[in-house]
Amino acid sequence: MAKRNVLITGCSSGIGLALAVKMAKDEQKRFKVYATMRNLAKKEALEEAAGRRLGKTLEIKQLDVCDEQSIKTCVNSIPDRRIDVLVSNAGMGLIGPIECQTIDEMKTVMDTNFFGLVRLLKEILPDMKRRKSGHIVIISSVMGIQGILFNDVYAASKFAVEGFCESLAIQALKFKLQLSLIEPGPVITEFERKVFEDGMKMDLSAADEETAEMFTNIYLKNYKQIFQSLGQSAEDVAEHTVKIILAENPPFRHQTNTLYTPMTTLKYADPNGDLPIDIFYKMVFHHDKIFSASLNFIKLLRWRSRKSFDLGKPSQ
Ligand SMILES: NC(=O)C1=CN([C@@H]2O[C@H](COP(=O)(O)OP(=O)(O)OC[C@H]3O[C@@H](n4cnc5c(N)ncnc54)[C@H](OP(=O)(O)O)[C@@H]3O)[C@@H](O)[C@H]2O)C=CC1
Ligand SMILES: CC1=C(/C=C/C(C)=C/C=C/C(C)=C/C=O)C(C)(C)CCC1
Repeated sequence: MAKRNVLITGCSSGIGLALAVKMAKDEQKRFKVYATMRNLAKKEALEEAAGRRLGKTLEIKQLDVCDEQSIKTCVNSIPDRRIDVLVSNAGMGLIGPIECQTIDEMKTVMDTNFFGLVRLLKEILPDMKRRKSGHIVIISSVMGIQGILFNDVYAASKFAVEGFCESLAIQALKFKLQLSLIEPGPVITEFERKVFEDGMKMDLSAADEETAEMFTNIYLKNYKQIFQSLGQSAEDVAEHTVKIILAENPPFRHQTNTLYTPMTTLKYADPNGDLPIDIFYKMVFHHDKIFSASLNFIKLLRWRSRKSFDLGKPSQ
């Protein structure tokens, strides 16, 4: 069977890098991966991880999702412009009180996370429609279905992605195209590091004292702990994504983190929408100690199960 051409955006680190490498190393050699990044000066980590697959099942190309010409040049460089699987992964985070963020910073998030996807599809969708085949896979987020304290603009960008895709999926079906949203919870990548560092450096002088205190002493204080107890690895998310790409009937939505699903389920449990807001409020402001203790407990359980798994592994 012919290899499927896969184009992935944002492969300099994190989920994009892990997915590109995993697909390029597929034992059955089912994929030819075009791993793209906006800044080729950052290609070393991917080159190293790809090893001998580089130049064979994996090629690295420049692509900036905020630059239409760069998308066009990249797609034109692929034989017959044939992309069987598009993975829209490039993205960025933004946390903090909106009083302390500029409209330009917010626009960059929307431009990358939402218009980045739109630009890709304007270039790639017409070819897929003509061929009546293709799978569009979008790395969305649990924040594409549920907002989180101090993630207002990031959540808005992922909600935009989800609304856009829900509309497009109906048309896609007519052209026999598949569309899947991957919704990870916290993932330990550069994203987490950058967002935390920017949050720590943030000038909070434009916010009132209570808001600044909430951001620093509640959100930032718990941030690392949340990632340590609930966080997945990029490889884990890549594994979920490959399963969706290989599925005969891929679902429209797929959450990758079972530890996080109790949170997102609240959304569907109350049509008024009050339940998740109420529960998040109570978790943050009334039961913060219980919340923190539960996170520690989850961390301990995961550490223990990983340890026994490691002990059970045959020695190399
Ligand atoms: N980490 C998390 O907790 C979660 C992440 N996600 C989503 O996963 C996706 C990948 O993030 P993750 O791997 O975690 O983070 P990383 O920061 O490790 O990776 C993000 C990638 O996107 C690239 N990127 C940013 N802007 C552009 C652009 N304009 N054009 C092309 N590439 C760009 C980055 O490139 P560069 O190195 O040049 O900045 C980098 O390669 C994002 O869409 C994110 O929203 C979803 C749920 C949770
Ligand atoms: C679980 C939880 C919280 C934090 C969740 C976080 C921080 C999720 C991060 C998700 C990411 C980074 C997704 C990326 O797309 C709160 C609001 C502190 C309290 C209520 C329960």
